[in-house]
Amino acid sequence: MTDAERRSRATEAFFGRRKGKPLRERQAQHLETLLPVLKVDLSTPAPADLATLYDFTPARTRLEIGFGGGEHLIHRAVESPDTAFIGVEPFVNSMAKLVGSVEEKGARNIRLYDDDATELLDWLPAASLDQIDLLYPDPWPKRKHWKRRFVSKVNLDRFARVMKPGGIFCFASDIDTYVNWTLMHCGAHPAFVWTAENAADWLTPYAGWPGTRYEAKARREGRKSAYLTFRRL
Ligand SMILES: C[S@@+](CC[C@H](N)C(=O)[O-])C[C@H]1O[C@@H](n2cnc3c(N)ncnc32)[C@H](O)[C@@H]1O
Repeated sequence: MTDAERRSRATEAFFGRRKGKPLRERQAQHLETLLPVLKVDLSTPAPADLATLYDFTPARTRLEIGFGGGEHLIHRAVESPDTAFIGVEPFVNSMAKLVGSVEEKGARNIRLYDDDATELLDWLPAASLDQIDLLYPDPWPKRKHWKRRFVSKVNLDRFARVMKPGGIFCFASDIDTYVNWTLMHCGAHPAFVWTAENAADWLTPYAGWPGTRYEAKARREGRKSAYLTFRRL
């Protein structure tokens, strides 16, 4: 796919904001110097083995889609230095913040993509990921916008292709209709099974959960969250 095709598809599939306040000089510098080094290059074919994107041999590979402020991604990367992470975030200010954190923490195990996650998913080799995290995706609460939600049959097909059998898909949200929507879509998809064993499971945060900025906002506004885990069959 050419860059122009990719950009035009991205415009169709990505509905969020790409830019906020002007970047501080240091943030702009990070984007200019560090992002090109950490960015996954979709104009070249994906390597058969994603391990070649890193300068160590990863035990696991994990993708976080829409990392926002990046607090969760950087926390997990520091916590699990033997895991290879790919973080995707099209919002420039968030990407600048994360790149700064990568430098500050010296995390060698993060690669990044700064556009629509569907492009990266289509590029990745089949059965290459152990885990996908989709944490507080844009909720699109109005019914007429539900079709914009990241969870959809076509994106679950994408997940199914790139995930290893036995891999896990973690979905957190504070929006009841999105939680039900995701349960329904994953329930109807032949490649995924919900791992919950009892009613408390989906209300219990993931092990070692550091929270996210969006979750803190939801809590402040009085909304509870659900933490769903699905296994790739
Ligand atoms: C509600 S915010 C949540 C951010 C973060 N995960 C958190 O919990 O604080 C959703 C994020 O997903 C990003 N996003 C939306 N659509 C996306 C897409 N197609 N690919 C990658 N990221 C996307 C947005 O830019 C935004 O930063």
